[in-house]
Amino acid sequence: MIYADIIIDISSEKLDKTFQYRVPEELEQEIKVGMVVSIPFGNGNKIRKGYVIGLTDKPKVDPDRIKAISQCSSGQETTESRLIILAAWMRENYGSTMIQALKTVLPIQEKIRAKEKRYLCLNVSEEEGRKILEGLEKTRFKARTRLLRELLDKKRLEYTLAAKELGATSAVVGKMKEQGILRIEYDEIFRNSIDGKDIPREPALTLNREQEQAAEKILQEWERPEPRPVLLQGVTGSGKTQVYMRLIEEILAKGQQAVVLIPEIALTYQTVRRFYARFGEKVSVINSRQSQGERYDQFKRARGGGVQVMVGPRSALFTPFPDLGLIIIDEEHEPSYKSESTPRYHARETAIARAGIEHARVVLGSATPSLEAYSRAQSGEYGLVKLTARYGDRPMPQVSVIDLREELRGGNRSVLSRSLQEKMKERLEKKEQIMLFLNRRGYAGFVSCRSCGFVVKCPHCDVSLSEHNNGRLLCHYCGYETRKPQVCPQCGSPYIGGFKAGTQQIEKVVRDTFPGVRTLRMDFDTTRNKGSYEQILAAFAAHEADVLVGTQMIVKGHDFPDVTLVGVIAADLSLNAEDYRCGERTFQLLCQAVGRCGRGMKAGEAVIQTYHPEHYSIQASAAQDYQTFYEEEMSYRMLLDYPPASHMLAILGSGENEEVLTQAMHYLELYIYRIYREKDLHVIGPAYAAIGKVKDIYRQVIYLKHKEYKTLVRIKDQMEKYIEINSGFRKIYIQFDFS
Ligand SMILES: Nc1ncnc2c1ncn2[C@@H]1O[C@H](COP(=O)(O)OP(=O)(O)OP(=O)(O)O)[C@@H](O)[C@H]1O
Ligand SMILES: [Zn+2]
Ligand SMILES: [Zn+2]
Repeated sequence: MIYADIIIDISSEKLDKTFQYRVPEELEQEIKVGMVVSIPFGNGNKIRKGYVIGLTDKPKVDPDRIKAISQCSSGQETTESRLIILAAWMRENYGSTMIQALKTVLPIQEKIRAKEKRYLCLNVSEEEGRKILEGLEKTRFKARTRLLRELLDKKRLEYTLAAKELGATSAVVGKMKEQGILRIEYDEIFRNSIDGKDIPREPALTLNREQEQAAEKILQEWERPEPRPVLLQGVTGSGKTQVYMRLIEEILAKGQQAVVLIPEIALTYQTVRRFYARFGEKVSVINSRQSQGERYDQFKRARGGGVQVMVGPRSALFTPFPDLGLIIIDEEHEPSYKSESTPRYHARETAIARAGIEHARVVLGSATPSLEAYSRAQSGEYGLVKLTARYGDRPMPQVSVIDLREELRGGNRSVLSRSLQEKMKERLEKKEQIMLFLNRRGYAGFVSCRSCGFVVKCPHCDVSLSEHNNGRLLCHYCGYETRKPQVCPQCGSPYIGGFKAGTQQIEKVVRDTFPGVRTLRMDFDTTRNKGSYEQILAAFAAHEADVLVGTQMIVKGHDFPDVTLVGVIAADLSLNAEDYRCGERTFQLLCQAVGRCGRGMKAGEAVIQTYHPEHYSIQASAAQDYQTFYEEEMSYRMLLDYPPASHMLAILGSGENEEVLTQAMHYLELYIYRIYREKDLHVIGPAYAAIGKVKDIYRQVIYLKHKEYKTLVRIKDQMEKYIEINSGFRKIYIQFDFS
């Protein structure tokens, strides 16, 4: 006997409620997860629509009390049912409950009332209305008379206007409604997320030869019976966006829709502008700063056919388009495409899975592809299409690498090397623009004692506190704040201070070095408010500043044609992270940073300041040489069995009680050895996670490495069951993280 877990009407009910139904024998072959079924529901056994979210042979209650499914409407697949199938895929491949997966995929299930406009409408015939008006004119009901006269004239009035101008109070309206003279109508207004007023429409640009050929090759791939995802590797400034737009046009012409994923909020302003200029009202955007209502509106518009192109971060992947034709992932290598909460999905793989369900296509774009994507393109699993030159034959920037140790030896203690200062002076004289990039977040780093080395840490989290502008110390994980100590708590030395090289500090140095220079700063502190990203970017684009100083958020994808110099203040900061990806991250960030200059008519140059000028990530990014970097990095991953040479599953355990956690993780380790005895599985740990404590919760981790993803998924499945039935795991929380 097969039983189906069913949710009823996902748009209005809470997802947590599932009901079990019996699958009649004649439907056993047919039934699948995601399918729409008809079921008797409630006391009256009224037939309702439900979605199958899981199948099992174990009844949850007495089998005699389980009702049977009446009918399954196969063939009639809906957008929701396809998204439910996707949720089931995510549950299986990333490890989570079905509810968690559904909530990720169908994020808006509670009814959020769309904003409504109310109208007053005449509810009687004109003739009848005139008669009533005659009668009313003889009475002292002035407001009612006025309102009826206006209604006879205009037939439909906006409620708020009528209230203001005609004194139609709710008492007046209520009375006339009661008498049947008027009725109230509602119009849903979908809050458009783009204010397109001042965005001029632009016709399609003519693609250059290389762009044209790239688009052509991708379209040819789509002609194949089983089109592969295509990696579009185009150097910075090669015009990948133009190729995307060409492809989107193709999709729209077929009556289908497209999703464009972009990595950062900072980017939406520019990208949305570009897409809006090209496709107008067909484009919408979602982002994490919108209210739930705003996002609901955009999804609803998408479902109803009011939008054909959705631009947004990771979560835009789940836009409920009726006939999705294309998913584009721009800056495919960005870490923000990986979710930090369960299910810890990666947008790249999930996009490919969704595309498989919807028969849609996937295009991944990057100047510096992730090792995962590039190795798959090498093996032929993805198609590979390249743009090798910048648009308009603009040269790639000239890059110089400056050894910061030499600077110190030469007596220069400024954060700006002599060479960078000279180049800045030159550019400022020519009235060109400059970007200075600091590879870290916030104002300043940790505070430490120069006598004994003591580092001030958060008492609740295993991280150092950062010093902020107001002289207070802040924990970026839990928000804990405290005053900066005057003397070292460990040895009493007064030489305790911050590592002062934050964006604010750099901005100050720039102002001191070049009196009269106009600067803008973009970092964690200056972008907290809604709209602040846009303001800073728009101001810089409008030449309201000569120098833009900022963290990672300034280097991604932006296109400022008058920037001719980029300075990287300290390239190594990201090399020191404890993560096997730090070489790749550094290379990508530096290439992107260098790629910001010389995009317009004037050639650009970049200065990379570093303590490790010989490091291959720095060398390769200075040469803008992806291939050499890839080969070097790949050999390191193979040597140490890191992804993509191998697959990795991190099992993260967290809990308040350190002893209970340690014990549970130990049991998990033993269990893994019990269920998998082959030598080809590497087990590392359990050990404390890189950050061993957050908000007083301890965190430990076990890493598994294996060549086959499927093997790790199987082990994860068994562990899930083991954890569920063993009481030792009640007080700890286990998460799975695949990479
Ligand atoms: N066919 C074209 N006609 C006119 N201008 C173009 C064309 N293609 C690209 N450009 C211009 O060249 C510049 C770079 O293009 P775009 O920003 O799309 O590059 P990109 O490949 O996305 O670069 P990055 O990876 O650095 O973001 C833009 O200013 C764009 O308007
Ligand atoms: Zn000390
Ligand atoms: Zn903390």
